[in-house]
Amino acid sequence: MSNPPTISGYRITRPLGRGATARVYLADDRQGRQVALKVLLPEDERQEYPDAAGMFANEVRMTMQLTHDHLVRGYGGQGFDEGAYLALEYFPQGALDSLVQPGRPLPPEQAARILRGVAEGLDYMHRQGAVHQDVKAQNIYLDGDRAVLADLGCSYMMGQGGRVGGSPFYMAPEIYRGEEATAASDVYSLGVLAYEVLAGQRPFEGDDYNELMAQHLNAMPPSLAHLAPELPRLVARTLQQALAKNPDDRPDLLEVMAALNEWLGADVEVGARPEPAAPSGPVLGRHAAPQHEASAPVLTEPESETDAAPGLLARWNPFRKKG
Ligand SMILES: Nc1ncnc2c1ncn2[C@@H]1O[C@H](COP(=O)(O)OP(=O)(O)OP(=O)(O)O)[C@@H](O)[C@H]1O
Repeated sequence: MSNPPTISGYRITRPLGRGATARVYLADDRQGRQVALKVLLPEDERQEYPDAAGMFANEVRMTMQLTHDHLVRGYGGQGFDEGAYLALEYFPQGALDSLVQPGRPLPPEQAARILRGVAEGLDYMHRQGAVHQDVKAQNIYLDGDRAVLADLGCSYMMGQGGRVGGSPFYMAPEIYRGEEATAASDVYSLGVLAYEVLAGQRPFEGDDYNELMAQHLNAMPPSLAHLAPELPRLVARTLQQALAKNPDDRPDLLEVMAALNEWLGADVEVGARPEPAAPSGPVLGRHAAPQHEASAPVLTEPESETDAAPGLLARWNPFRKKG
């Protein structure tokens, strides 16, 4: 391991990976817990994402502010300066993208449990007034049957505004248009994920950003009931409806969870939605003014093969043939 960073209170054991904004290490903390320690990339490695430091600071703030069984747990961190880091719950099983293969859907009930877990994590975020903006298989970690939504680098509190962004395979039409993200935009991304895990294919494919944009803006998704005939009709209909072009036509997460619960049997009571809570704790760090005017979304993935750093393309488009 070449020159691991020194972060006070953590003993680094080995590298786990690298993302757009950070290197991630397996480490032990002072309590003897194994953690995934994310450390902001040094400045000379951040050319691909000029605002990597801002995204990382945002990830630290949002992760430490939000606590739920289906959201990645932050144990500690600091978002600023070159020593910025975030200590996270470690998932030895890894992320869902390692299980999702084209043409090989997951066993339906396992897939449905994963979707329900992600829906619960998202529902909690939305009730806190936040949007995630980057729901995708790569950002969902598995702990046995528990699915945990991670990577809050793109998330923000809706009332306070933030950057519109996401990953092209999962982005809702309104995000492609540069409009503000809402809870319904996350529901759309959950719908894309549903096709991946239940049907073994994405609703829309494309080899570059423009092709994908055209699909998400204009094309009708294939019938989920047809692709996965074993699904109860209500589940197939609700999840396909999550891909409605108009955000108002999408189901809300209570409807998604109710459909999944009817199939799986409810582990959790889905009750009336409480009023969104005010954001807890002080707001730290930068917040852009709310964006009401159309602007280009911030992508968490490179836009094309030419832009991709080695190794990133395969993760951006795991359905694409490698090599
Ligand atoms: N909590 C965790 N538990 C286990 N492994 C992790 C954890 N967090 C990150 N990793 C590993 O580190 C890698 C980099 O993670 P990171 O969140 O920085 O980026 P990413 O989600 O893979 O990509 P991007 O930054 O482009 O969204 C992951 O691919 C994964 O292998």
